[in-house]
Amino acid sequence: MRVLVTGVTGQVGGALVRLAGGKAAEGVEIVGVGRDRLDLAQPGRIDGALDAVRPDLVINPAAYTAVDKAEQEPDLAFTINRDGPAALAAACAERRIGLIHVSTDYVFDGAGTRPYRPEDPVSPLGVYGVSKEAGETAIRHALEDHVILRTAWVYAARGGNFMNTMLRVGKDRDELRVVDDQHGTPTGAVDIASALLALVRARMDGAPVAAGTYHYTADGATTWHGFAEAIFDRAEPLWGRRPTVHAIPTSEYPTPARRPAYSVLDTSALIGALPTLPHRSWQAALDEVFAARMAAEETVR
Ligand SMILES: NC(=O)C1=CN([C@@H]2O[C@H](COP(=O)(O)OP(=O)(O)OC[C@H]3O[C@@H](n4cnc5c(N)ncnc54)[C@H](OP(=O)(O)O)[C@@H]3O)[C@@H](O)[C@H]2O)C=CC1
Ligand SMILES: Cc1cn([C@H]2C[C@H](O)[C@@H](COP(=O)(O)OP(=O)(O)O[C@H]3O[C@@H](C)C(=O)[C@@H](O)[C@H]3O)O2)c(=O)[nH]c1=O
Ligand SMILES: [Mg+2]
Repeated sequence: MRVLVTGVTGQVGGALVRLAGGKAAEGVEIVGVGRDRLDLAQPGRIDGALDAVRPDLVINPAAYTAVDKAEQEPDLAFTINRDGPAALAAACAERRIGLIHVSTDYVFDGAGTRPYRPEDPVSPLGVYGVSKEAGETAIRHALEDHVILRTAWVYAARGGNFMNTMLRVGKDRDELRVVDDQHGTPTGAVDIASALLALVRARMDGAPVAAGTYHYTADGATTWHGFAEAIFDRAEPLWGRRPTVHAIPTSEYPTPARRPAYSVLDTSALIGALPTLPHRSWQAALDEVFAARMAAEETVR
């Protein structure tokens, strides 16, 4: 099965291509493309991009992911997160192939008090979330054979993410201030890649999960403050010091985009539908990703 993966320069697309690197022999051929070969901001050219690869399945992790900047350039966010995926889904429908699309916990407003289920009503707070929700809706309308996989708080050894921000800033500063009233689940890009690969395998085995919307994150939950402390727990033995991380309310950290106060996702539907789905605690995943990040730093020096 030939699988076209978008956004290979990103955290999830990159992790998927690396994870599947040796899998060709198992019958999965991953063809990763960057925006030079498939540009979601050029919906009219997506047909041509698919013709060049002739995939049996498409996985779309590519997106406009700059949450605050999106407030300043909504048109671009909507083009990439809604119109691009809509065109991709239409192109898949024409070719009778499936699409696995990656979406976000930021489709929820965070007023909930228990983990969000896939069928819970969405009500995004900012342009990024609204544009991702619009992409989901467009895919549902254009293509029956789809899986929308919502995840959250993605980080990897390389890439623009909260872990790397904390490590950069925490190296120079003795005190940091991080919000402690936004709850969610940090999820390693490598874990999402494993979940995507499990979805592909189930499909190859003739036992695909039913089309629809699913949630996948690591197990457990914390706050951004809790995530920061966990990062410095791991950095401290290497650095011989740690910054003090003050827990603050969101009101003391103003940002252009509002973010959900609670966006923990209930992953039980996907776990139930796919017994082979790998999942582990967010802390266990952080151990691995943090170690990979430190190893990468070694090779840079
Ligand atoms: N990051 C997070 O915390 C979370 C992300 N998600 C979702 O998960 C998915 C993967 O996110 P993640 O890997 O972290 O994203 P990254 O920000 O790491 O990467 C985004 C990728 O999308 C590509 N891209 C951006 N614009 C276009 C375009 N016009 N055409 C083609 N490709 C484009 C980027 O390419 P380039 O390098 O050229 O810019 C890059 O490869 C996204 O759908 C995101 O909405 C969900 C929850 C949390
Ligand atoms: C850097 C920093 C951030 N914060 C706050 C700001 C914000 O409320 C929260 C997280 O900040 P970030 O900007 O790193 O994270 P953010 O860009 O909001 O991350 C989101 O990205 C998109 C793509 C998603 O889909 C979401 O799941 C989520 O991962 O932490 C602090 O309180 N102190 C700090 O020093
Ligand atoms: Mg960000």
